Amino acid sequence: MEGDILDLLLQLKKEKLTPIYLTLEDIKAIVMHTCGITIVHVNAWAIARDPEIWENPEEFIPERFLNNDIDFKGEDFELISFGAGRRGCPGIALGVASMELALSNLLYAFDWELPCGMKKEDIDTNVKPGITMHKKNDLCLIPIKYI
Ligand code: HEM
Repeated sequence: MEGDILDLLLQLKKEKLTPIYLTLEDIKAIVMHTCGITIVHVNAWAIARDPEIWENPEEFIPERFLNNDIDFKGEDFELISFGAGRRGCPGIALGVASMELALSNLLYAFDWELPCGMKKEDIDTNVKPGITMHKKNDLCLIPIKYI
């Protein structure tokens, strides 16, 4: 693995390409030595899609986290949504609380239905490329007032 990354970096250097744009699944981290500084780019995207860790990694299966010891708080390196270690996200509690508050309110106040003719298998969970995750195509649902 290390050898592969070094080869790749040499190739990139030769072609004057910037490694940060890589999204190759088999590259979990890129180590760059420049001007006496070592920069490590951890490819969290690839780690979260590693078939050696996750079953059907490309599938949207939120139930995979039920009865699973892997946690997102930075102790388990298989899932590093908030990073890990000293430079891990200091806003984790606020981030999680904000998400849970918004989601639980939406679930509490409405029943959600798919537009006519659409099945749950048709939901597109693809994301746009980038540092932060945005859905490629909007999720359109029908809220039915519950309260
Ligand atoms: C769901 C919401 C959020 C996610 C998924 C998230 C994710 C991340 C990730 C992956 C990192 C990089 C960690 C690393 O390099 O190891 C990070 C860093 C950081 N986050 Fe968040 N974050 C979220 C919310 C927040 C909030 C609400 C705040 C502040 C109120 C915040 C403040 C920061 C700061 C200041 C850093 C830089 C830490 C450093 O470099 O020492 N984040 N976050």
